[in-house]
Amino acid sequence: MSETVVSASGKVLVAGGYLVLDPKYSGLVVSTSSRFYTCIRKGSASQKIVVKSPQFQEATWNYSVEVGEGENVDVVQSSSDSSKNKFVHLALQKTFRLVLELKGREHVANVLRDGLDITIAGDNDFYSQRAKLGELGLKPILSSLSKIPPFAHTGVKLSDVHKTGLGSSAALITSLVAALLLHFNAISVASLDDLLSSDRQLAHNAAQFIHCLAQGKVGSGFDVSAAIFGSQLYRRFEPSVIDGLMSATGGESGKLIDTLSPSNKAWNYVVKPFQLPPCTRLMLADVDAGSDTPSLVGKVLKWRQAEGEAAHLFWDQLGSSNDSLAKVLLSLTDLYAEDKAAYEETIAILSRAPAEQWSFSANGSVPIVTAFQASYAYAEDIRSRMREMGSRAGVPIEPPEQTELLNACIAQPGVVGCGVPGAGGYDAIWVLVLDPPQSAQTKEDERPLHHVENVWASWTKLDVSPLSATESFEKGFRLEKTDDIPGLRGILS
Ligand SMILES: Nc1ncnc2c1ncn2[C@@H]1O[C@H](COP(=O)(O)OP(=O)(O)O)[C@@H](O)[C@H]1O
Ligand SMILES: C[C@@](O)(CCOP(=O)(O)OP(=O)(O)O)CC(=O)O
Repeated sequence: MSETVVSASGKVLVAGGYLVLDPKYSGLVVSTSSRFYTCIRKGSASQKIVVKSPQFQEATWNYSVEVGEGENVDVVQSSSDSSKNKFVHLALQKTFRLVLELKGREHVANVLRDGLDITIAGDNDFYSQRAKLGELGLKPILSSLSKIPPFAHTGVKLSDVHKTGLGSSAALITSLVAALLLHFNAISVASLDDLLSSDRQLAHNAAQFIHCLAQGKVGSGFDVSAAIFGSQLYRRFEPSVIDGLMSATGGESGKLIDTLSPSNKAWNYVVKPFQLPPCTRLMLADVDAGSDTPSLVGKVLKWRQAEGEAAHLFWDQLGSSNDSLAKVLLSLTDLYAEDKAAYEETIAILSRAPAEQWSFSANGSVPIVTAFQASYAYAEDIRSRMREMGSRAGVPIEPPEQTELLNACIAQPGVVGCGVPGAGGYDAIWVLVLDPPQSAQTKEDERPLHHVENVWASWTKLDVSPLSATESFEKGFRLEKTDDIPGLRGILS
């Protein structure tokens, strides 16, 4: 292949934060339309790899690949580079090693004959656009975001960028690892059509391991799984599957493929495809006050340990609300399929009143109204349990400032549910709104989306900036054509 471009989506953990660290509980993960792109092209010198991230200052990394004895391969960074990128370096190192094991030395040497030029780019949503909106004198509303050129330069170094929580490192690792595996023909293009193909599973296992290694810890892995398979109900793998590879010497002595092979049954993660109900829209906002996920996680897990049986019960009840939310949201897709007209009519009716006032008396299909009422009730129940978890563990999972903002959102007409994604904290919120079809002739400024946007734009107690992302219906990473992606060709040159 002369040019390989692979994209992978970002994620929002709508429900299941903390619980998903335990394989007993599922996480409800929505993958986003905002994606990370890796483009691989022929380089200019044998065995040399140049990786560029044109949205950042000092973000060119030069490597040379040294193929040693047997299946040993080393990727050495040039000492004259002004910065390092552990995630990129490890992705190259481990993926080359895996490819060498699968395809042999000659094949690798052949693909690297002219070296490789790799460009990495993330959609603007992965990094806060607040400063840019300010510079351009634009209000923080959705329509302003489309006035920022795609793949805009962040103006800073990678280490200084303000991330929005969409999982930049997981999407980056997934797009880079999958692009390398495809470019070296270690997985096939044809296999991508099948969500369950062993090639996609190999890409998952490799990306999951490399992401853990780069992060220096084994998280639940829901972010990599979303980048590989799309929106889903996720149950994690037992971390012991990669224990051997995570130790300092593990990766070099044994073969990577023995652990990363799709036929290795120790990869016991479970992925059930998920999608939000038709005629709804997920809205995301970046809130200007970051939280440190690892320190929140440490404290919550310590509290869980200390509380013993009481915490177990709490986990079970929250897990059951999370599952119920997922189930009722999925049931709405079936109700839509059964009677599209009744569904759309009900959406139009419900979008005119706050969820608290939804009732059957106002017409609309009873099962559809009931399912939306239940979605609202479960989402609010989850919020209240997450707040309780935070106060019992002594960490700001849904801190009072976020509670006030979310209460204002849920009180708007046509809002189904809202919350703090993932580990929670101060940095982001999600809101699910009804999005009536054009045929419902809802006036533009009466759409739930606009009510929520207005709340955000006028909120003064926190700085709330919308993200353009919506739910992605793509099932995971995909091969792209450069010219189909607005702005991509521009940053490659
Ligand atoms: N556009 C990019 N180009 C290259 N590397 C990136 C890019 N975005 C993120 N990364 C890598 O991901 C790391 C951030 O990882 P992490 O702090 O875990 O963030 P996140 O929570 O977004 O996953 C960066 O230090 C860098 O190595
Ligand atoms: C606590 C968690 O269950 C969820 C954290 O989700 P976030 O979406 O908050 O994560 P980051 O991308 O690391 O900021 C930890 C985990 O599942 O690994």
